[in-house]
Amino acid sequence: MLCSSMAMFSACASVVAGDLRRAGHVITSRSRPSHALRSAPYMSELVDKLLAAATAIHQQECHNGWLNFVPESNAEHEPRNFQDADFISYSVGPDSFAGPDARSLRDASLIHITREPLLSGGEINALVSEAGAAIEAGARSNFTYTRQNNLGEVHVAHLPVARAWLARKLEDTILPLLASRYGVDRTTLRVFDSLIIQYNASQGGVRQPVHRDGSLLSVNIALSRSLDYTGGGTFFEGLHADSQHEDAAPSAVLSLEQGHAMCHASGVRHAGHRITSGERWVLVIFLISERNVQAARRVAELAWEAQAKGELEWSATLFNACLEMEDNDYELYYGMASTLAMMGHAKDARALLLLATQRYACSPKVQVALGSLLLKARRPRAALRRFERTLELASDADDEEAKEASMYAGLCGVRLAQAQPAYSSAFLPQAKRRLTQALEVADASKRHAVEGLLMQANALSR
Ligand SMILES: O=C(O)CCC(=O)C(=O)O
Ligand SMILES: [Fe+2]
Repeated sequence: MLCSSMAMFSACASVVAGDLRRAGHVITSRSRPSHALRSAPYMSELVDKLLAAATAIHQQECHNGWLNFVPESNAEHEPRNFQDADFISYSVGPDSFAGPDARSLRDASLIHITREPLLSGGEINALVSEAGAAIEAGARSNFTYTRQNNLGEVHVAHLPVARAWLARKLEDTILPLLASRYGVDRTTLRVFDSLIIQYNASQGGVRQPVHRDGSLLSVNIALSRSLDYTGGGTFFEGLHADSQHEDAAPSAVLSLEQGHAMCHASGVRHAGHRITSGERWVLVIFLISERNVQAARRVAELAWEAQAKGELEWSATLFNACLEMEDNDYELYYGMASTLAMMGHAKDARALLLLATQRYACSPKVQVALGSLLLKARRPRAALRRFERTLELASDADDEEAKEASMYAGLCGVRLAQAQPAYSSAFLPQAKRRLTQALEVADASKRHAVEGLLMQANALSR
């Protein structure tokens, strides 16, 4: 989910930091490779200003959440009292895997699934029929994943019946559940957004890319019966990595029965996993807390936006500010590395990506970025290892990282065979497999390059 208040934040932060931005960037770092690591006299001033901007946006979001879902206590239903025994819980690894706000949550890396349904059949039917009618009538959320992935998706705030229902359900069920799992004060939680999503195999709306949600805590409730679709469930990066751990999950995908709920820190990377037939409906609720501004997350979003606009020095400065706020989140290192790579500082970028992998070894996007830089540095053997690791970690062959990794793994194999013809039999069969795989998922713009590589691989094996 992308933060819909990005544009507003961007404008606000640019205004407060405009003078600093013109003063020219300085990259500092605590852990830190060497690129231009000058001291930054204005860095703490910048951090203060960014904090103030983040706080203003956060307050606005909390206020909107309050207005959209006015808490309504229900005289007939006391808030539920949840116990550990009400859940099956899984860990994605150390708490730092749960993103830059992990420290504000108890057991941030745990994903909890209720043992019993939280919603009745009547509640589910009402939600699906109201959302279905709105989708039929052309309503859509404004999130990028929806458009790119052909999903049906509507904001609960736009559905009058569902909205009133959720305001009640939050009070007696959802907020007590989250408070019991993550040690947060339920009176401080506000809905940042809530969506009803329809995956539909016949319309090609089958999955999401792996992502973090732009909130603090996320809740996911299954509205479909598991027999209504095949595949599906929610993929969690890192979930299956530590299979010796007592909380280890049976696979990287968790599936819910109808009406059951799952919650996780929004910073744990996850995705709606590919369905192969049928329809899968889910209700998702994204919550923020009055007590946590989530400044590092918000400033990182701004840094990515600056990078996309080509404002690389400003992007590096902003990532730097994020690292001043929170230095344990791998994604901040990854972000800084990608901006530095675009600025031509490949060596520093590689060093930062290595730091990212030390903090979080299960990210395909870090592995593929490292592979690409190694390939550019003419180290195809080391690059190949990173591309192969990317493919092990990716959630789906259609993930951008997997597409890139299969093509570049093939390219590395071809380069290695060209450099050492005597050993070509060691590299070429695998290279051809990877290139064939790449061809299956390649976008039109890449097909020609992949076909060319495959021809080279075939010529070399003769
Ligand atoms: O469909 C799912 O299981 C995940 C949904 C989700 O992650 C989202 O909408 O942000
Ligand atoms: Fe999500």
